[in-house]
Amino acid sequence: MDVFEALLEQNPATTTIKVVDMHTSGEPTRIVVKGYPDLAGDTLLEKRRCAREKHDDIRQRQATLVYIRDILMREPRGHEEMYGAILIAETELTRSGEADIGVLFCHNEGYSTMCGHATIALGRFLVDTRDLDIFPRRNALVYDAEAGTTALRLHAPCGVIHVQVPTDDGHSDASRPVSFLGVPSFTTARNLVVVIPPAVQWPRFRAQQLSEVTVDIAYGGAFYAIVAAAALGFPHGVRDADGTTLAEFDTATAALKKLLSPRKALFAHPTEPDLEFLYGVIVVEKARPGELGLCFFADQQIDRSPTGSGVMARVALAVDQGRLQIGEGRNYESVVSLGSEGNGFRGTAVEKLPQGVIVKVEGRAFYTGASSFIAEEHDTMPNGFIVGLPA
Ligand SMILES: O=C(O)[C@H]1NCC[C@@H]1O
Repeated sequence: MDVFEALLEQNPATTTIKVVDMHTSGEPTRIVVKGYPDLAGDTLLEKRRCAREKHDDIRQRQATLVYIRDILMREPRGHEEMYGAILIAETELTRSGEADIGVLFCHNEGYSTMCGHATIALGRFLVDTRDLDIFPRRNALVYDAEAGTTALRLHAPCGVIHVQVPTDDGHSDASRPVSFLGVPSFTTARNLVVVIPPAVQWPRFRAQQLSEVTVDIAYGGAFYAIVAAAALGFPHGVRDADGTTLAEFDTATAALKKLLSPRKALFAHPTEPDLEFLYGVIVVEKARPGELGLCFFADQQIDRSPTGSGVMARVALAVDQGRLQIGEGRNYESVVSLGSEGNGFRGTAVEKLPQGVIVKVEGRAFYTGASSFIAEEHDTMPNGFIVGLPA
């Protein structure tokens, strides 16, 4: 019996959850491997709805699902910027043979519809795991000896993501990037002018006597507003943003998101109403060196990675703008990945379909640890908390 099991025997826990932690360009993915309860629903989106709806109960009634998500995402076991992946062994597409496994992504506010950085991390983990309780179809994955990669079809809420995982001797090879082909990505608005009412203007914007911001809206498994830093009143871009500037970017992007979110027509999805919402705002450098971006998503989390789904959206936008041709790729960086060789993502426009552009995203992920989390029976703060946010 290890020291942790011995402790548990003395102090019975209400909940025990096992996770594997990874990072992709610095952005964490906490992969829940044991202890997450079954979700009601036949389809992955129904299961996502189940997780979300219970969430609304939680603040009053402590529904189990959110209680568990809070344990993993919030302090003291997680932190405000934590990101989670909950594996769903059976979905309608695993049953039909179109996918190998399903996943729900979670963050500080709820459950997202697409996540590129977590897909890259999951690619490695799902090739490496041998636990068939976690991944029942693991042994059906197909290895391509010539390419040295294993193919994985991940059912995310936005659709099936085709992942290629570099593999060496049956294990993922951390020295080469994981790549994936996303769902069709498309633009819904270009050069949209948003008037910023004086009451919500941020100091730098007001100081320059600006009154409106031009944005593009694009979908890459989730909807993003893409805006140049200069348009928000930051002519020096995002690369040298210090704490004060980041706080002001936070205010600016939150204001923009609030103004845009009610405009439902901008977030129209051809088939799935559950995908119709503005997930994040990506502030990009005007001169676009290395396509640097700063992404605020969910409840203003800052993505440490260059945002895989955001890269899908930005590549689709660049194709529509004529800045990128099919077959061409670009490097994408975040303020964290910038400066370290090979730490960013690469996005390539692979194919143009009637539904949108198929984008290939490449990036690298690494294991950072594995943990068992518990909440003791007598824990006085079992739900966790985030300093500065309501409990
Ligand atoms: O890489 C991505 O697509 C994700 N990273 C955090 C926010 C997005 O979901």
